[in-house]
Amino acid sequence: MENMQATFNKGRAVQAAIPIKMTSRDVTVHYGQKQALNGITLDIPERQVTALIGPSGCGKSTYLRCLNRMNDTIDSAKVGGEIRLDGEDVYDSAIDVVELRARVGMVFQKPNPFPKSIYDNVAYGPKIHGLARNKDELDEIVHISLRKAGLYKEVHDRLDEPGTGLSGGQQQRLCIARAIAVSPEVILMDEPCSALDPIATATVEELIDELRENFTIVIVTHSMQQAARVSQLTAMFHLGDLAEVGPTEKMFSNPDDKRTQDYITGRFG
Ligand SMILES: Nc1ncnc2c1ncn2[C@@H]1O[C@H](COP(=O)(O)OP(=O)(O)OP(=O)(O)O)[C@@H](O)[C@H]1O
Repeated sequence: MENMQATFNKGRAVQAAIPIKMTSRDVTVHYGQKQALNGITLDIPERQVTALIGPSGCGKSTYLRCLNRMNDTIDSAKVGGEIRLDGEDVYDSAIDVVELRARVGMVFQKPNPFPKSIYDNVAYGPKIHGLARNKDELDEIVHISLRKAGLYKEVHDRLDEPGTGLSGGQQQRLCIARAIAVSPEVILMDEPCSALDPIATATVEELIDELRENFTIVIVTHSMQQAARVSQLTAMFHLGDLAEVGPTEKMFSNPDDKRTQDYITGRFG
């Protein structure tokens, strides 16, 4: 018990000292007449994993998509409030959305490699963003990205083969390599393991833990165990509200809000 308390106190101290990468202030989202987010105020700490949890339909994915303006692609979606990345207003009309999505990358629920080779899947982003001056530089980016995604060893001798020929877990790591290749600062993950078996899930979870050395990560997950394993901060959503946010250890051992308590003990959701 003493150890747990010490760890928790340490966690809190670390939390306080960590710089904030993204801020959200009173963020609302409407889909047509229907309000999906009721005013979310949340700080995303730098180089930490923030888990978004909560029952189905509570707005986790909607909030995640606000962070890199993916909701812009949904005609009926209207976003209000303010989101900043390193202090810069993400919704400012002067922001180049393509550049923003390179800085704030995304990995989706279902692995979605392009119908291209493993190499081209990873090289695509750096090519369109002009990140490599020649083939050697492009090769280097592809190799480094595959290494960081923990996939290089498995695919280095078949980079010309189609990405869609890999296993589900490998495809998801390929999508993570593709996201990493454009040197993002933040990586958004929307239930990245929900289509994977337990072994592939464990590999991706280990990877997420390693990635936070270099990237700020926000992950939507339905798995309480996953949130507890991979995240340092947990935000609990409920019916479009942010019910509670806090250090993951505290959220899972001693939450303040009854909705969090009920959710993590399986009383709803
Ligand atoms: N494209 C859309 N058009 C209209 N309504 C939407 C759209 N996307 C989400 N919604 C609605 O917004 C609310 C929040 O949905 P969202 O997908 O963000 O929740 P979630 O917490 O991620 O759910 P889940 O855990 O089931 O994925 C829900 O009522 C949903 O029906």
